[in-house]
Amino acid sequence: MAEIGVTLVVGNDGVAVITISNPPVNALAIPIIAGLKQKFEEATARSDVKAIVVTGKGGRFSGGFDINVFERVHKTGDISLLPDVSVDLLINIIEDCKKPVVAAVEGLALGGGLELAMGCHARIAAPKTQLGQPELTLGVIPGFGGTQHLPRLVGLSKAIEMMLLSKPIMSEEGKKLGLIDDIASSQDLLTVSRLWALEIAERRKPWVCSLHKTDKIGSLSEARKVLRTAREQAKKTAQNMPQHQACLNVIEEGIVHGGYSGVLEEARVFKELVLSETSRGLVHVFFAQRATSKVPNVTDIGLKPRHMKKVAIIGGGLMGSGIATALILSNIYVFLKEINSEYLLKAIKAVEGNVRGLVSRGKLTKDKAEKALSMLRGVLDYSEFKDVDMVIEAVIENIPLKQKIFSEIEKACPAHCILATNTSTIDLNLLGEKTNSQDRIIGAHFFSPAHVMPLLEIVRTEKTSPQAILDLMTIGKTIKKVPVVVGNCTGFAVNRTFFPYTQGSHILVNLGVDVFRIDRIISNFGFPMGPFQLQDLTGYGIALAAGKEIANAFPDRTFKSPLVELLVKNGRNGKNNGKGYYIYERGSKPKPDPSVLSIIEESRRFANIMPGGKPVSVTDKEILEMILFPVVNEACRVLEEGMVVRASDLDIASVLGMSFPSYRGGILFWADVIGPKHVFTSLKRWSEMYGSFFKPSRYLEERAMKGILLSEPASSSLKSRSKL
Ligand SMILES: C[C@H](O)CC(=O)SCCNC(=O)CCNC(=O)[C@H](O)C(C)(C)COP(=O)(O)OP(=O)(O)OC[C@H]1O[C@@H](n2cnc3c(N)ncnc32)[C@H](O)[C@@H]1OP(=O)(O)O
Repeated sequence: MAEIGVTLVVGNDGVAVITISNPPVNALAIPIIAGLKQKFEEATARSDVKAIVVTGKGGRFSGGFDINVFERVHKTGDISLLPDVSVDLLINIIEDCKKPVVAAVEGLALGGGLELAMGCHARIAAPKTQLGQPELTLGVIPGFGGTQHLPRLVGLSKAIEMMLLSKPIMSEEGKKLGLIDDIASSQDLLTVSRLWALEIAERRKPWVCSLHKTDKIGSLSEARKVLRTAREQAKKTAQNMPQHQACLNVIEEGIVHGGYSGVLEEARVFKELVLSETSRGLVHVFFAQRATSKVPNVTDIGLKPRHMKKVAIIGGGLMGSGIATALILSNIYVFLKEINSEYLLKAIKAVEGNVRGLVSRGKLTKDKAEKALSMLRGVLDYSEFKDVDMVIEAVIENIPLKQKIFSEIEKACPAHCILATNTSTIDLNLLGEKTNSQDRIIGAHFFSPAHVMPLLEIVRTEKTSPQAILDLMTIGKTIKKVPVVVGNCTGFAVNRTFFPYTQGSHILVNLGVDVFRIDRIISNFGFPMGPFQLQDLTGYGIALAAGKEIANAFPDRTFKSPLVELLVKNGRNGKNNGKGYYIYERGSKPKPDPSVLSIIEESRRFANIMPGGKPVSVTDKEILEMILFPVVNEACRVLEEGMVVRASDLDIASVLGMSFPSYRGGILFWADVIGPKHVFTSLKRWSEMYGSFFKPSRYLEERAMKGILLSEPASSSLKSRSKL
């Protein structure tokens, strides 16, 4: 077991080195903060200590304050669990220390980690060290003085950018900005830092207390202008979240009344924000995302992931080319197979377009783009498949075609090769039926565009081997996806959970509610767009095909909306042909198209579900709930059937796969905040009024009646039928 604590070693040079040890990221847990305080006091008091260096063990300075403490505050509501670090440790003990303190920073200094370093009198960093204040992604603001120190070290605009966008910088940029005093190689880091500390003690280097610096702030009127622009920007990019405006207010307090006053205000606001719904949701998402990498009987049985060097992709359409892009961007060789040279050329062009698009948006350098494209080879047969480590089939959703491909790749690929499919609807057992390799067959369900969307749904059957799952999880992480392992059912976990989202919105429209009102309500809730604009974007073909699959699998809760077919019949294909619910014109935002209303009227006549033939009268809140509660209901079924390892996996799937607002914690977390009882009684009422689509599931009913949260793991009295 690695040692957890803080050590102090005094060298012959009179420098005390204080080292934080709390693997894997040296989080500033409560005992670590207490340890730092004690060791600093000891070093200050010792007569043989001339100067102090603070560092982190294991090549990482610190990943910041221990986020587990936020979780404990959320559970208990006890704000006194938060220690006073900004004044007590960072100002009184470190910044006001009679001996100079230098931070020797390596790997990462994030959140409270960077704040600890900024409280020191100088900072020496190893190359490529990440420096950042990501607290806003956890629904809070920096709480150890960062809102005051950072603007004074890097300037107001840059500090605002780093905090509001939670965007870290590298030590090289930090040196240019003045955040870092010098860069030293990993081997020399401590030597350089010790010398630097001694030179400060001897007054040969400046002894800087950054809280008192004013040179980078500019005049009050300049600062106010920068803050005003930032506030306007945050209003657009961070709707429904309080921490962005709060952060700017606290920065302003320090500019107007001085750094110390700013630190006190920061501490007050920090404590308020820790208790906010936003922080509860975002902290939940932080841990939920990390929990997805823990899959019982896969990641806890001593298996080692195998190295995946070469991957073959069959089918270079939208999905195949997107997956190929994601792989080559992470230095994995890809053989992209198509059925003829015309399609192959088109597929390669699509990959090139994806990669070059990243360059033109400044997300990738030209060199890296060329390197990535050199990892791609187009092929027309299976001859190169003899030494690939994984195949991902990404052809159209046609069962006999896919079955034929699986029989062929079973023969063409080596025995260890993983045979994956990107199907979003077809039963995996059916696909592998004609092979003897069911243990290697697995779903690799990417979301479109595959090189952008972060979720990878890994679908396992009862026969898929743990090694294949682990290997796909590993490759998923290599290509910067978040893999969520799920069971094999119609729609798998994500599409299955979210099909009622589209259905619910169609029921509402056919009940007489305005499409654009629905889209507005859903966007205001925090989705990037409403369900109808989303349908315009994804295309109606997919909606029709997926709708049929779902209707076959779950006839009791499918609403057959006439609307999509009517749109297609009227020459509308959504964004594809510039005409859907909205009008799409180059260079301008989509505009609601009034001429779609007559088609909607026709749909309402066909559907004939308006009570008494009159549009229903519903509040905005009811509209939101009539769309999202059926999703919660289906998530309950997915949970009960054991299709996911844990409830929070569905939260991550909803956030990363469906763009459910992360600050609401994901679909089940949100439902638990509202309360299962309210979800249940609402669904029950609507099922009596509007039919079985809304009928509450057994799982939801049971939990609502017993007062148990939906996300609580099944106990012996409420057994889930886990398939995972
Ligand atoms: C008062 C202050 O201003 C407030 C704060 O400091 S709030 C904290 C600010 N810091 C952050 O937001 C950083 C959060 N951490 C990260 O972004 C990433 O973990 C990282 C970049 C540090 C490392 O990433 P990576 O190497 O991929 O490892 P990752 O899987 O994320 O984390 C490894 C483990 O460390 C844990 N961890 C990471 N940062 C942590 C933190 N600050 N507190 C507690 N645990 C943390 C993770 O939960 C995970 O635990 P697990 O193995 O049990 O699941």
